Amino acid sequence: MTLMPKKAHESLVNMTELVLPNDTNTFGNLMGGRLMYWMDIAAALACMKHCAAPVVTASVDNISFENPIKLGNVVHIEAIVTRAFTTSIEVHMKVWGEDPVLQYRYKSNEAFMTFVALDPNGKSRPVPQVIAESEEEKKLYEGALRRRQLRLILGGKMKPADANELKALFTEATEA
Ligand SMILES: CCCCCCCCCCCCCCCC(=O)SCCNC(=O)CCNC(=O)[C@H](O)C(C)(C)COP(=O)(O)OP(=O)(O)OC[C@H]1O[C@@H](n2cnc3c(N)ncnc32)[C@H](O)[C@@H]1OP(=O)(O)O
Repeated sequence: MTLMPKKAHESLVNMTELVLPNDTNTFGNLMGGRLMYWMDIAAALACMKHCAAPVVTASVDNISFENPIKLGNVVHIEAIVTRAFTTSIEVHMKVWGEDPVLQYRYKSNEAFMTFVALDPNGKSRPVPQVIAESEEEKKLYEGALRRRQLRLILGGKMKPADANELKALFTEATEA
């Protein structure tokens, strides 16, 4: 079966949440775990828009929290599929906080997650390829192969010796 490639922007998901007391730590800031939970859902929804199948989270790349999001502020999560491989899909997320009274936005974090599409028997199934159109989508698409190799090495699923894209990156850097 041949799957029709799909445009990256067709997967775009914008999620909005309000930070309530039960979402915060004792400093009145949004808990990192609660944010990751929302990010997981937003990213899974972007993947499902792309592949029209249930997905599971395979891995989460490193997340650093640049700015805390305050109680009573709004959380905006933008999730978009960057590239699909055989059965797995990489998603990029940008997260902002917003003060709804003073009406300004501030960047909270960015992250990549990888999901695997499942068939009705719970086995991984092929996914459509991604068509990257904008400059940003193309940049994310091109970097996806290197990020995939790095996370597979860290997850013990790939030998460093087989990571050709990563090796090429270091060769370019030393030649420059
Ligand atoms: C009842 C019906 C309802 C229907 C309605 C649906 C509603 C649906 C709502 C969903 C909305 C909520 C979304 C929350 C989603 C979760 O939170 S799910 C819960 C947390 N995640 C899990 O429990 C997953 C547990 N892990 C697994 O099941 C398996 O390890 C995996 C991820 C399926 C991979 O299995 P595997 O046997 O290692 O598979 P393998 O064939 O070797 O590799 C398959 C792909 O996984 C990739 N992969 C494997 N490990 C990694 C890794 N560490 N990093 C990156 N990629 C990896 C491989 O590279 C490969 O990719 P491709 O080369 O094919 O593109």
